[in-house]
Amino acid sequence: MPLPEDFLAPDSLSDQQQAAVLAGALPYLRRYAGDTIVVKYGGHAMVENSLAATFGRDIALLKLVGINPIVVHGGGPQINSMMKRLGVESRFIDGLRVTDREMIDVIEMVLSGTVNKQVADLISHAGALAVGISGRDGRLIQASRLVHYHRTDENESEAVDLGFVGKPERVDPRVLYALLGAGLIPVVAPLGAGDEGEIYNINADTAAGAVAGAVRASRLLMLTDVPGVLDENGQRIEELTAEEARRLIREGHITGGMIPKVETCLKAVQAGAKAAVILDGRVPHTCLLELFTKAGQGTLIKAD
Ligand SMILES: Nc1ncnc2c1ncn2[C@@H]1O[C@H](COP(=O)(O)OP(=O)(O)O)[C@@H](O)[C@H]1O
Ligand SMILES: CC(=O)N[C@@H](CCC(=O)OP(=O)(O)O)C(=O)O
Repeated sequence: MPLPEDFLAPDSLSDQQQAAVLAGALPYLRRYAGDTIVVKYGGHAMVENSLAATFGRDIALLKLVGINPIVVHGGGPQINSMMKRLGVESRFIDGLRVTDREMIDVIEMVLSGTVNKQVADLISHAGALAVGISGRDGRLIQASRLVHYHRTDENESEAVDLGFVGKPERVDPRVLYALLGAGLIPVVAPLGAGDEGEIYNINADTAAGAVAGAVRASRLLMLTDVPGVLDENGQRIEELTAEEARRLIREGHITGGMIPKVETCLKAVQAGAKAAVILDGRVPHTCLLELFTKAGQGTLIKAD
């Protein structure tokens, strides 16, 4: 089958240059051959069509060069727009959506029904077969109700009820290994299965971290909308230790959604992932740049 026009190398590269680029990737291809890489793909990153198509191709490429990618996706903006259409107001506490029983059905429909299939399609369209599942399938992510502590001031915090927001308790990776073993790319919606049959809405960063730890991923790539973790001067930190991360949070240089993101990375490396990287999903080919070039991207977080 001929390749579509937009799959071909850009005209700006001569054939010689194109061959040199491929040859230059050899040491990195050897380093990651056979490894598992978990990629968290956020809802904001999906909105821009050309970036989304590039993402799908990059994941397909990873598979075709012998790496095992697992994608865990979000879908916050997509849930928001469906809630708006239904006239339901969303409320967030510390970046987590307060989720009641009626909302969980809508959330499952959007995450598992719509977004999950779209992400799997992006990859399959690029020539590697992806299969969409949710964290409920094969009891991949077993969850309990999250007890969230919201900070009221510098020294105090109070427990708040977020409804059906889940905390991953156990990850059973057998369904992932079955798909990987069959040469497929698992695409996971961030839902959890409760012990009593309840469905939990899990923050996608948290779900990706739990999966990365359980499969002992060689990298957890967290795509977001900043170049990485920024220090007190707004400069990207190339490598962050757990100690340094805790200091930056304590001193208020890491705030908002970046706090749970960094904490998730720390947990994933403690649980068995080799390293986590927070990188800019707005940069085209950000995953390839991180894995296959010398400079790397984003902020690398390793176990102590
Ligand atoms: N030190 C920091 N470095 C980088 N980003 C930070 C930092 N502190 C807070 N942030 C904020 O964290 C945001 C990323 O978190 P979030 O919005 O939850 O990402 P996503 O929607 O991609 O999961 C950034 O857009 C930025 O505004
Ligand atoms: C509990 C909780 O907040 N869950 C998220 C799940 C989706 C998500 O995390 O999507 P992004 O990665 O696109 O933000 C939500 O309901 O929005």
